[in-house]
Amino acid sequence: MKQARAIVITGNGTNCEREAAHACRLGGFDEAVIAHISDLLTGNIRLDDFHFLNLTGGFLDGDDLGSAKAQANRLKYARIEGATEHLIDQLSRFIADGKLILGVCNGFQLMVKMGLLPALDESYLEQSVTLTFNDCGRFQDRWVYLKVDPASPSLFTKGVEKGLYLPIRHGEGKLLADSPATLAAIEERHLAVFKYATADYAAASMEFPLNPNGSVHAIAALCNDNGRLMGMMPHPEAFVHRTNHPRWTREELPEEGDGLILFKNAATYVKEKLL
Ligand SMILES: NC(=O)CC[C@H](N)C(=O)O
Repeated sequence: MKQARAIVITGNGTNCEREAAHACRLGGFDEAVIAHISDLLTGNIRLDDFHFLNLTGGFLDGDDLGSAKAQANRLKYARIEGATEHLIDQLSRFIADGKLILGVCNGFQLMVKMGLLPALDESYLEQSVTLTFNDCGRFQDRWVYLKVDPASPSLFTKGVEKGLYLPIRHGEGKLLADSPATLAAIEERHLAVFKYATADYAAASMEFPLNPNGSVHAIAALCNDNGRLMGMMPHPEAFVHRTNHPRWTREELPEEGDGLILFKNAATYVKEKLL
């Protein structure tokens, strides 16, 4: 039987790999492998053997040079030991094969710094936006309301009605674009999947703390044009069951946490389209 296989990359400072792997399994993946980056660089583990790549949260390289910057260079330029191939060749093939990537927090920072998102020209290697220091100048650890764009091409958000309530924990979550044209293209193509919003999900918000970092246009997540690549600052893997919710003992909540739907949609897509 063919298996839906997810991989979660760890090492150099990630800290959400177990939660991400758990969310993948709960969402319907047959297997979720936590792979140290060095196993990819020695060629022991190959991206080709998986359908869903998770770039997860943490403090890659201690946020030195700016969050995820060093890892972005590592992934772009590192050669696989004893092979003629670079890791980026495997990653490019992964994308070309129509497979899925989800970057969360440090993983989202990594995706934008590599150029994987928003990938307006589909080169996947030209950086056009960044995630930088929160306007408040401090690390933020709180829950936020995320209004979904129902017109976004993201395959991860199918069935999300108004939005999601999820935790954030970051110091560098303010999204900035390199030009007004980039920002306009993101809006025109509906690539801003989620925006920080009011508690009823009715309107995007620039007000702190609803918008915890001052992101332009309140952008909290981006996808690419075909919707198979997505990155977001909030942590969907941290709310997959009602007991993850801060008020679960005081409120009547559904069994399933808001973040699980993203992993369920990924698993469904893989099973329907990639197996
Ligand atoms: N939780 C995270 O992934 C944090 C990302 C990064 N270290 C930051 O502080 O912005």
